[in-house]
Amino acid sequence: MGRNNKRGGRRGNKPRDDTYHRSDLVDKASMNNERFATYYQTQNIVPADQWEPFLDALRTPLPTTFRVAGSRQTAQSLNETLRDTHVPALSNVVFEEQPIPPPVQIPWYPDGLAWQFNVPKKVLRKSPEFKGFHSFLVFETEVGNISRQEAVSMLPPLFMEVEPHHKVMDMCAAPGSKTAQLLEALHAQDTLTSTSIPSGLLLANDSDHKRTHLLIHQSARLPSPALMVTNLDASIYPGLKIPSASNPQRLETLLFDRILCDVPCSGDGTMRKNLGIWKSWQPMDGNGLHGLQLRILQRAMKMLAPHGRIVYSTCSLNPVENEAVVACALKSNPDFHLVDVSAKLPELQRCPGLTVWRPTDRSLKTTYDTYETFLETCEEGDVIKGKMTRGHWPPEGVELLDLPRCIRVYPHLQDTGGFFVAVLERTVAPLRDKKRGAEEPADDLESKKPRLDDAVEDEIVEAGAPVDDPLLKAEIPAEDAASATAEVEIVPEDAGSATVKAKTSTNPAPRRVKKGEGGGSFKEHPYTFLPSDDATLASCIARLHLTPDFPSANVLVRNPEGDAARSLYITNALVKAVVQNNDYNRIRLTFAGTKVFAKQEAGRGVDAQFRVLGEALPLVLPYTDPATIVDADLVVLRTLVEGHYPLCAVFPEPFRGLMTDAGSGSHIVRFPQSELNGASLSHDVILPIWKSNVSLTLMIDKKAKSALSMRVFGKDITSPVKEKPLVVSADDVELDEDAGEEDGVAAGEEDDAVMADV
Ligand SMILES: C[S@@+](CC[C@H](N)C(=O)[O-])C[C@H]1O[C@@H](n2cnc3c(N)ncnc32)[C@H](O)[C@@H]1O
Repeated sequence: MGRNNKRGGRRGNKPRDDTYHRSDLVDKASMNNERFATYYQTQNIVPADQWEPFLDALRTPLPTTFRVAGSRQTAQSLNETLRDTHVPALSNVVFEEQPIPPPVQIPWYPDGLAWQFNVPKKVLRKSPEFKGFHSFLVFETEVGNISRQEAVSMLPPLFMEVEPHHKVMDMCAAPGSKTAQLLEALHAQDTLTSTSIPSGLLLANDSDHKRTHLLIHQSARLPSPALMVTNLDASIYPGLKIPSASNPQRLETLLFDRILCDVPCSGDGTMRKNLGIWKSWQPMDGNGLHGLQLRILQRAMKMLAPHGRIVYSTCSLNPVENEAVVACALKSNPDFHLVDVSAKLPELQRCPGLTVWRPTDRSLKTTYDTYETFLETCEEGDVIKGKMTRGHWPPEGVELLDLPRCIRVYPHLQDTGGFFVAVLERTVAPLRDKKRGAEEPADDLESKKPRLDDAVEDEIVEAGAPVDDPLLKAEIPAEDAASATAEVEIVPEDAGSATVKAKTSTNPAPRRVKKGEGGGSFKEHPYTFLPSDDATLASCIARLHLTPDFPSANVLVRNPEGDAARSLYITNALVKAVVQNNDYNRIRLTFAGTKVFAKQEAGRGVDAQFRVLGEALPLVLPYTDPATIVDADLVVLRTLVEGHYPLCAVFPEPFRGLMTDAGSGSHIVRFPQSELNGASLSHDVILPIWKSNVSLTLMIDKKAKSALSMRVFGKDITSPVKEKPLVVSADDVELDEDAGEEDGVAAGEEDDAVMADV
């Protein structure tokens, strides 16, 4: 298998790491598959004179690519550090007499935020220049500011053109690299609300339960009150209800403005890193996935709002998984068309979608021009007959579908993986009469499967409810966030209904759950929105000096009792509406909103209080009384970063006096842009601290602290081992080191593995 499985392992005596000539890295002789070559040459996916360069690129290891992620300000500042500090420092590196090229920006990615480099691990480990760069990547990846992602995998979210007010769905979302990109787009400044909380919604779904927890972990890097995660089969995704905008007493079906269908596929575009595909590739992989891919796309079409947009993508080169799926879906939904996106990302080298392709069967002896000629060769009871449908072939009138508007990205064009993207838009209101002159793929496999279509109006509605942290311990596989595999897992159809404790008055009574709408063993805690007069919430808001417009009506808890016990989460109004009006069991709601406050034991004799989580600070700041934010400088920051519990007395004035006089509990400190003795803050930073009787603690995760230290002081000055509190009675401080671990994944674990693999 590919490099993902090599985490922490050694490769025996293979000479891979001991050379930096990329062409020598892999044994190209073993990268042959006659079936693959015959099939794709027959399809003419590239002109004959490009076949060898295409194959050669497929046999060459993929460069390392990453994206500077996170909020806009952090991303820009970090990108400047990369461009102005790291790249110049890496520009003249010679290692063992070989010049080593520095990282370069991917030309087509907006704002130069995506990077690529081809440097062997030996150089990363041994060259002092690259060692520093590697540490920088590892630290920033751990805190979510850098996301390792295959270049082509960054494409679909860019074609989604998400805006902060959009209702967005990511139908096959795990492990979540594209979800993270979509979240970033949703969190671009919302011009409608002018707040850091977008008015829109991102519903990320995956049918694999474990992978949904990986997704939640990845998304925690950009905490969002607009995020929901569900665990359903996307091809039969149930309709969701929300109160009608015109009459809030009535419920209507939620339609999405943007839907991403990054469907499970055979993944032969990933052969540069998933080397096993060279050996295993055979045409029935793609043939077998066509039906599910089509059902997922068709379900998305039903859930799309008028004038909405769907992006359909795969990391497969196979037209049966690509153009054939899009063609079938367009034929059965004439209110959709392919969008001409040729002017978008002008630097991206691409090829047009195919209009001619010839499916084949397992024998690969023949490819068939038409479904009819294929049927003629089948004998009575032939198993293959049941596996192929008319929809595998180009449909009649294929030239009217504008399939060349689809995008094919080939490895030899820009040194990437192979990828397919199609952008579809709905032009008219959803059809009530779904046939309306359209061809239904009547003999397709998909028509034999259960479907939930536009009859979703009658769907069951149930209220949201209650509580505590979702302390589900899922064992998460170590995977490259960018890897897309051909996993197909259908959620069991025996949906379990649950009694839901509704604390808010708007929850309708539970109703029957339809078959196919959920899965058997779904054991998440319920979601309970706290009443606005909840005493704990009120005291939390008062102690944190939050302004009266803080959206306290959107604060929820997750524990069976529905009490403000340990963690408080916040959603936006739209997520709240979805949670309250849909049975969380039926939609297998795995996560909603983001954790914003956590209970903190304050020390002996002092009542426990809630504190703001560091990562949630951007959400809370707009509601924080500015007079309560304490100003500090780089000397204070150094002391807070170096120690775990420094005494108030060791800080310089005026900060010492301010904090000595301050009450114990949660405080917010601003460090303005500045430079001092080689340390430098390129933009203002605001951080949460906790004051005990006589000491202070910087309340950010230890990895975030190290990353901050690298950024500001140029090295990791944090104490390696957690110190004992200097004054025992003062500091029973409980750091939120479980942030991001609710799903059983230590924060940064994935990317640590990923970057260690660089
Ligand atoms: C290509 S991967 C998605 C990669 C993801 N979009 C990303 O960028 O990280 C396909 C995903 O589809 C999921 N999947 C497979 N069958 C599905 C179904 N019927 N409904 C929803 N998800 C499905 C798999 O678990 C897998 O996580």
